[in-house]
Amino acid sequence: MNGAAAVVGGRQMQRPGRHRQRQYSSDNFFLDSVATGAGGGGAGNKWLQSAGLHHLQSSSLTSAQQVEYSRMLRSMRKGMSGDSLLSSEPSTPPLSSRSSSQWKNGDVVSPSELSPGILDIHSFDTELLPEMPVPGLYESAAPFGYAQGRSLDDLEPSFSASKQMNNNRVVPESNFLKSFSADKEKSGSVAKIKVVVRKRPLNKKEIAKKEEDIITIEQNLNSVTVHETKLKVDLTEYVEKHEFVFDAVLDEDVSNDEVYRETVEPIVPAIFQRTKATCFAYGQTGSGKTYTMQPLPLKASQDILRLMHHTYRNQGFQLFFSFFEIYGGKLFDLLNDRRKLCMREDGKQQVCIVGLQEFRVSNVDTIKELIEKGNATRSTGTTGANEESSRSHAILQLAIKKSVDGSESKPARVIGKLSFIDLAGSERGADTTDNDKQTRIEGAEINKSLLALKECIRALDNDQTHIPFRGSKLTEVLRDSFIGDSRTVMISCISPNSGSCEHTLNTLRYADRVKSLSKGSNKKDISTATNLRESTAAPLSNALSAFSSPEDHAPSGREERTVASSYASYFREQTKGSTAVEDYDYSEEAYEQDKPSWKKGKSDAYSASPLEDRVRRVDSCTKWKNVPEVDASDLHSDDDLNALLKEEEDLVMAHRGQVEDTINIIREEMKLLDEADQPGNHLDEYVSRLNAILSQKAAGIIKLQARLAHFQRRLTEHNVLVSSLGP
Ligand SMILES: Nc1ncnc2c1ncn2[C@@H]1O[C@H](COP(=O)(O)OP(=O)(O)OP(=O)(O)O)[C@@H](O)[C@H]1O
Repeated sequence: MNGAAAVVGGRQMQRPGRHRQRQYSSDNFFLDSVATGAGGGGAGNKWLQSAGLHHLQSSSLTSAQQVEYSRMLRSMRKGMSGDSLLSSEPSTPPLSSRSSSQWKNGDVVSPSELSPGILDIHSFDTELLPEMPVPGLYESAAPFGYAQGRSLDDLEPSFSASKQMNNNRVVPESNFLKSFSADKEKSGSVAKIKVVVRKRPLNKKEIAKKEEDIITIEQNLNSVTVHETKLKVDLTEYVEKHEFVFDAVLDEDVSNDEVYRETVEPIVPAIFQRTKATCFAYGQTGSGKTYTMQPLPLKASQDILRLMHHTYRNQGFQLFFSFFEIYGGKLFDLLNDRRKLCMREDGKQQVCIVGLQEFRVSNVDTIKELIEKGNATRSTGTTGANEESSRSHAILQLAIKKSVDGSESKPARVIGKLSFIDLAGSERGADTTDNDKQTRIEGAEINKSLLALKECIRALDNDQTHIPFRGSKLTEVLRDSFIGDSRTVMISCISPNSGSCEHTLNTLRYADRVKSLSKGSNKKDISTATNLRESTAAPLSNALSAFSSPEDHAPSGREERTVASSYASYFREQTKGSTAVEDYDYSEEAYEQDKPSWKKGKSDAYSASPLEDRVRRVDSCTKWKNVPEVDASDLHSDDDLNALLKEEEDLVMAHRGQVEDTINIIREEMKLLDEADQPGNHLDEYVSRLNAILSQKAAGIIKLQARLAHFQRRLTEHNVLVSSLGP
């Protein structure tokens, strides 16, 4: 890390205003909508005034404040405009310039005879299969003689090719089967979500540019540290450290074999046990996703075939292979001349991919050829960081099937499945330097799917009954991987160079978010989620804090962005309409009627979101509960009236403070949203929720003021009466 301070994160410095290209008609959207929402015709300003918040009125904002609001609003709106790009019909992507591999129509490979053209990629049919314990499953390798040191390849000549391939493995071949008992234990205890980080080495270009390696990996601590060079206001440089802890971290020296052992190998046995497993790579372009993902299916296939041919010999298991990509929201079969595929839902809401070719495979060479063919057909383009950048999500699936009675005469049904997803570069959606429409369509879709994927993982780990898989094509296609007994392995690929610092941090934050969500956190409780995140990174941060600069103690953008994206995604799920201010009746009668619900803290209609939790906490800090119920008609003395008036004033003051706090929270939220602003985030829904909260607060203030006026009138009348009676 020597000299890290000499380099300023290039990209970060170059892209400070990347969102400034788009213009919006109303910069005063927020204030406008509050004004409209609060009763129209400037009522919003009125309530702000009455709440002592006249400084927030649009007319009274300083130009700097107006600029700030405008900026926030513009950035929120950008998310919405980004979505509109999706309405464009994506064209079939260009074929890769990669040379096509030798393609053999070998005897062994044939499109599934079982497939009637509509391939059900889901395993609803597995539910029909009786639980059939597989004799010998995970049994000790001893009966097969492995304990005597003979490898599988010694026993099975057809595996010679794979033997060759596996010579590189550090662990001897036979160990795979030797460890089945252990694997059984392992696969049962493999976490539902495992997050692994892999750092690639500096490439030639980066070395030539004398770029720093700003990533430190401590494999024994499972920690990764990003050393970000920043500038203080006086232009002196300092290095900010960002530490993250994951399930495993792999440095640049780690081989693909080791990556496999750390990620996929433990879950392979589980797919014979009705598990759906998904492994995906996430990271910016050129960070090594394809490099990492490409070898995994072949290695997994080798192990699956070994299990089928040995441990599960004569049990009727069959292995099926399919490979397709999602590009611009459309599906293309990578093994059938990029034939466009359709996704359909059947009556049982099971998703089928119409026309996808599935190949029954029984040896590693065939699988290798299929993988090469599919890879050669993928959509690629060139980015600054990668000449062959993936512009699509590629999904390779290995499905284990079996017929009910184990014979080949009956249709086979899916038992378990292993899906490998090579995601498109994570930064492409945000890259507004790419101005051509096609790239932006790609970017919007990619972003949408990455957000949706995170949502599904979160729901999956929380054992939620509703999995928001409809969020994108990617998650829809992977629907069955999110239900039932599932396992997810996420490999976050990061580039080590200083110029990628911003993207690397984003990748690690996404991974950290996925990881922190995987602790069963309560999505509705923002403080819980925040604590979990802190517990992920805090031990290291704390350990290092004694050495850190004062700037290190500033609130981390990581946390802010995470929280903001959590809100944004949360609100996407929350479709319950909130009460518009127009629905309010400001009369005293109405106030009296709904007063109890206000006092209850709006627990029913207003308990859902993290923001609302925070607002509610603000509510609970005020003295609602301590305000006594006083019936004005029972008042007999000046003291009573004055006491009542005082209480009413206190009530209004408390409420005013509450409204101010709420407004501050909302302003904070808007800043966070600015950070999380991405096309497809559905920020419009979020904004309308914020406005609805503001409107409700406004309505409350107006009602309280009406009540106060009422009591003031009564007090005046009382005083007149008292003075007319004389001494
Ligand atoms: N761990 C690694 N060791 C050595 N080389 C690597 C490693 N990871 C990646 N590379 C090299 O870096 C380059 C970019 O990798 P790769 O194509 O896998 O990136 P990517 O994340 O898939 O990018 P994109 O999203 O643009 O498709 C390739 O030339 C690859 O060989």
